[in-house]
Amino acid sequence: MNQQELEVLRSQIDGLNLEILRLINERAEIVEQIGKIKEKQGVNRYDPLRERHMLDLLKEHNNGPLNQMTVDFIFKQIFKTALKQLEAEKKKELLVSRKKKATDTIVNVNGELIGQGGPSFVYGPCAVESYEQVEAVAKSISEKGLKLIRGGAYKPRTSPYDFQGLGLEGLKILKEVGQKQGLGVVTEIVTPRDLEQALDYIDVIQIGARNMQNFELLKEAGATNKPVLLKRGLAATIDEFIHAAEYIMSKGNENIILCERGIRTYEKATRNTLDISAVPILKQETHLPVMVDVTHSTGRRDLLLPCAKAAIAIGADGVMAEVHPDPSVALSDQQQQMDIPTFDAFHDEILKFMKQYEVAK
Ligand SMILES: O=C(O)C(=O)C[C@]1(C(=O)O)C=C[C@@H](O)C=C1
Repeated sequence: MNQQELEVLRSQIDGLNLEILRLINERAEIVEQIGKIKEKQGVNRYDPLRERHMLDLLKEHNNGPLNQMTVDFIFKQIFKTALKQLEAEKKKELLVSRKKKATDTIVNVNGELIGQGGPSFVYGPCAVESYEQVEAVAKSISEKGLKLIRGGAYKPRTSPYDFQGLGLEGLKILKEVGQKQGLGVVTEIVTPRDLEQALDYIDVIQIGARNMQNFELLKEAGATNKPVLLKRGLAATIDEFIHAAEYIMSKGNENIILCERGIRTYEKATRNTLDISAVPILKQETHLPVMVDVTHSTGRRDLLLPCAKAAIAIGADGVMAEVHPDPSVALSDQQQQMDIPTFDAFHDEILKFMKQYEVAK
């Protein structure tokens, strides 16, 4: 075969490629129309029986030279691609999506603008245990010029026999200490039943990892006008996390802060595995501020500082960490809370790090 013949055949292939391209795009448009009809009917996009029927029809008409397995493979890819395209289109329509709103959402809590650039800090004890305990931590936070405190009044624990939190009493302590020290209160609410009452005491509703897909709670929080800090579920994909945030926003509440807190993997060196790449992915895919909880992701005091630095370096809008006046007698999370001198040194190091790398706040 000479060079001229080769060129002729290649130009035929170029022509066919363009024809195939035109046809698969035309096909994709029709699939999109079918998708819209199916959406109205509330039926699933994926239809294996229809796919079987189409493959059988192709088999009937396949005169080769491609064998049937190859034809099936190519067409299964075409079916899949069209469905994927529809999914991608749907994702762009999410209210939390960056494609829907290009500008960053800034959540104002007690004058702290979360997501405005530079990290915000949420420190405090794992659980509210007493007025004195919360006050000791709160003083140390406000001495640093910070504006937020966290603390759990309702504690979802692995064992029902572990300390379950002080409940309403805990919320009262948080509010009183918060007001005295000028701090906004971030606290977890675990059931829609407690939400309304809690609103009088708190500044941010935290929805914890175990409740990330508690859709009733998400909807209730979405129906309030309080900022919501939503933690990523223990085994949630980023896509599931984004959809959980969508539940909140779909009810009208746009003040959502996402929080990566580590996911469960086979790794045992840390309590969970900090999925640090989730931070830039969430920031690309959504317009919401993203924080990192270094305490629950690592479960190790010695890893709090390097992981907080990593969070800031990768562009997180905030860092969350636990502080207790005497961690060895804490009613929960003894291994991972910082005592106050350790907390002082930790925050100093963070500030030095931010200065060194010119991270403004
Ligand atoms: O015919 C449909 O119901 C479609 O949604 C279209 C289509 C296709 O690509 O042809 C898409 C996905 C389904 O699994 C089956 C068929």
